[in-house]
Amino acid sequence: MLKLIKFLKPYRLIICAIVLLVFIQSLSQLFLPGLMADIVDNGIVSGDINYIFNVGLVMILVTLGGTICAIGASFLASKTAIGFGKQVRSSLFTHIQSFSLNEYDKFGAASLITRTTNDIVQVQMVVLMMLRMMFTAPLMMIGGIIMAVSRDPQLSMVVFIVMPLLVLTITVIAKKGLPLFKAVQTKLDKLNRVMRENLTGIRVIRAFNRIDHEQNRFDVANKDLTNTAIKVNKLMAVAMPLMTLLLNLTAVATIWYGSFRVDAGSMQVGDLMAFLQYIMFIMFSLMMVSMMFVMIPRAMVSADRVSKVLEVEPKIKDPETKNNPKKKKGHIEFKNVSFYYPGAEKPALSNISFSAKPGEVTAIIGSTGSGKSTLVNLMPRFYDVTCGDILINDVSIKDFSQKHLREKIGYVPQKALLFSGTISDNIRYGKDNASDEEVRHAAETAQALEFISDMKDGFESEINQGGVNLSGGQKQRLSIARALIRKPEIYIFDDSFSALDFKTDAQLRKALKSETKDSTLLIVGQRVSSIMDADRIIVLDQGKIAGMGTHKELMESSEVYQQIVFSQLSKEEIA
Ligand SMILES: Nc1ncnc2c1ncn2[C@@H]1O[C@H](COP(=O)(O)OP(=O)(O)OP(=O)(O)O)[C@@H](O)[C@H]1O
Repeated sequence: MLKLIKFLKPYRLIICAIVLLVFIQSLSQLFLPGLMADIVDNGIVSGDINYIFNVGLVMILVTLGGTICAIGASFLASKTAIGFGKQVRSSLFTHIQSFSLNEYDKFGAASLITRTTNDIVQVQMVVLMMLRMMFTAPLMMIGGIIMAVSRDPQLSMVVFIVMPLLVLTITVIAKKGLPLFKAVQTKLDKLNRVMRENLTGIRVIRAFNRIDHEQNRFDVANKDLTNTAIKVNKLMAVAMPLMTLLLNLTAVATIWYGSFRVDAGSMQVGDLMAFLQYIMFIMFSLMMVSMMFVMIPRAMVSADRVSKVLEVEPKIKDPETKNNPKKKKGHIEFKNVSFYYPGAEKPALSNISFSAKPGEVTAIIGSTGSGKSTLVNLMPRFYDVTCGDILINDVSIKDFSQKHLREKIGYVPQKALLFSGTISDNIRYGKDNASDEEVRHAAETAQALEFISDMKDGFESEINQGGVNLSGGQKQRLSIARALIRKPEIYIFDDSFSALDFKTDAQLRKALKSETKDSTLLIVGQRVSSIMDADRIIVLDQGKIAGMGTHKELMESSEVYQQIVFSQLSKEEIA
């Protein structure tokens, strides 16, 4: 929790104003019982109407002042707490943007969403409560004790007997509550995860008739969360009446013991009434503290979950001095690159070395899971190499700023992903300031023009989130257009033609050839027919290079390549 306090720094002055307002409000409240005692003891007893009227007027003014201060403090506290929540959310979002895929994988999308939303709201609520109560409670308690003791030290013993009981109750509740609050947040994560999988996997779920199964999975997660939440609420349900009972018992004890003292003439009736109010102030303050003790552990759990994300030091960082050599363009060199996924025993890639230059097409082929995507994902530094180095234009990719590095690359992912917005928005995602003509040209090269023109609003047609209203092949072509519009030094096509029919595939490759002739191309492919013409084919087998060369060379030298070729092409096609 303390780690998030720094986000309150910009509100220092406002917090000082809140403290001042709360101080005045507390003083006014502490002042009132004394005035009331004076009315009873001096006004009512002696029947002095003028005195009652004057002191009554002072009481009204004091109350009015106190109320204005309370409203002001509430307003400022809300403003501060909401601003604090906004700041934390924004920092968390920015920080998550700097994560490498390793760090994303560590938390998972569902948990990151819960932490950015629900957890921050929990902390924000407690900040609001603390701003209101953290200063009021001690002020009222200390003030109440001083006033009570000054009125009647002997009667004050009642408070000192009840206080330890109340503190004990609060401690027990806090101790029991903390693990439950932790569990609630984790279970909320789980519920979010199930919900997310359900929403994203809706087609598979329906196609496999797994709606009941998913319903069960959701019910289990929902029940689990509900049961824990019920336990928390049960605890709270016991806590509040218990405290009220203690409060009322204290009042009864005070009146009972006080009546003896009034009877004996050691205390006046007005003093007893004032004393009773002070006792109530003290007990209410303790209740406020107990509420804080109940809410704070919950917020601490949430704050801890938020801090855990903020504390992660992104492994992939920009260098101190940024390199951006202009002399060479598009030269790639992999030098003995090996890569392990975190926690993996076996490397996903080992000892990969090759180089490529502009105008060349390097194709990567291999069975599923052989490491093709992993290899190309190392180029934009989605992950950092474990050993070896990757150079672009003779400079290690670690020496470029991530922004510069990624500007050089036009990346087309294996799974085409589009954003909500229009078709032209999605193509412009590759280059913000692209003209309409550039957008059209990129779409034409990506063989997307025809289907875009067939759409009602052409380039201004709306795409739903994730591109669900487009076919797989249409999405792939748009994500190719998005990369083409950048005119980068290096293109990475990660199995990006898989959803295209042979005719479109062939047309696209032909169009790409002239468009990308000055760039270096890395193409991950499954179909031999579409990579046969590459200048260099890298055959991957279990993360290792099993052969490298042209189609002709590999047909003579690489057994793995031959197996792939024979499994896909007929003798005539090979010849
Ligand atoms: N995020 C990840 N965390 C851990 N292991 C991973 C991760 N992504 C891939 N792997 C593992 O790394 C290996 C190589 O995966 P990769 O996706 O690079 O293969 P691929 O050749 O591209 O496969 P495909 O042709 O099926 O796309 C696989 O064994 C896979 O299980």
